[in-house]
Amino acid sequence: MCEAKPKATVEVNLLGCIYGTEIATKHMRTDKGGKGGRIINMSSVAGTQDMAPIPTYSATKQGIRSFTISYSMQSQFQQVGIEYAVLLPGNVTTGLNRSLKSGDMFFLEHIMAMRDKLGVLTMGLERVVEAFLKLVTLEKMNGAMLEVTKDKFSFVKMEKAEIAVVVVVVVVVVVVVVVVVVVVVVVVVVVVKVVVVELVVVIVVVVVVVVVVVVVVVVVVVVVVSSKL
Ligand SMILES: NC(=O)c1ccc[n+]([C@@H]2O[C@H](COP(=O)([O-])OP(=O)(O)OC[C@H]3O[C@@H](n4cnc5c(N)ncnc54)[C@H](O)[C@@H]3O)[C@@H](O)[C@H]2O)c1
Ligand SMILES: CC/C=C\C[C@H](O)/C=C/C=C\C=C\C=C\[C@@H](O)[C@@H](O)C/C=C\CCC(=O)O
Repeated sequence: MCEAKPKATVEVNLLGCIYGTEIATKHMRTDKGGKGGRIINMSSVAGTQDMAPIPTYSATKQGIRSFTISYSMQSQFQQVGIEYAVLLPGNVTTGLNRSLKSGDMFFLEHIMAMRDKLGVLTMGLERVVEAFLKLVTLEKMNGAMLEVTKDKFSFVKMEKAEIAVVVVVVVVVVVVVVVVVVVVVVVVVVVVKVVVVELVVVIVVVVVVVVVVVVVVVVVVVVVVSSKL
């Protein structure tokens, strides 16, 4: 079992993947007589989710994801015709996980929480094959992270920069709306010289509009950000 032998788990799962990728790259690169091609490394849903019951395994799968995507970002490899991607499957019963204790409440509770987020985790092997084919036949595969469960395929995006852009957009929208409100109120009071009752109506309408805009923006941001994680 992975957790009983952390050193072996890191060596086989993570170092094995690193060495394998390095050796494959050396033989595939077109500037050294290779034919180029695509390398897909096997991570797991544990590569994006912190799986508390299996921390060492989870750490190696996060490492595989990060290592592979880091390779995909190096232009030296793109220039020699190699693309890198990771596959992140849910659960298929194999020799690897037959010993997982499904009677363990901590494990089960954790799995059920993951299931709420990712859909039904347990699937047949053919579903993983289908995901592999989807990945390898992409027009541009480099840097792709494909998560697969029984319910869905999800291309994972983890770049903080994209989330930062969304946050900046929200801040800009909120600032613009506040400025518009202030301008409207000033114009109404100073230029149009409305009476007090009308002013109250204007302020109420403007406040309602602002609240609606902010709520809509926040909902859109939450949906966009959560779909990227
Ligand atoms: N089964 C799942 O639910 C699941 C989910 C996500 C990812 N994965 C990943 O899929 C990959 C394959 O796992 P599997 O579920 O098919 O397990 P498996 O037990 O069926 O196959 C693992 C294979 O690795 C070989 N192996 C183990 N140690 C080795 C070593 N030191 N050197 C060479 N070969 C070694 C075993 O002989 C076996 O053939 C693993 O990387 C696993 O983490 C599995
Ligand atoms: C040593 C760890 C081996 C593999 C981990 C693998 O990469 C990722 C596995 C992710 C989820 C594992 C779920 C296991 C579930 C079974 O034990 C099952 O009996 C639990 C009950 C309900 C399953 C719910 C579901 O499948 O959605």
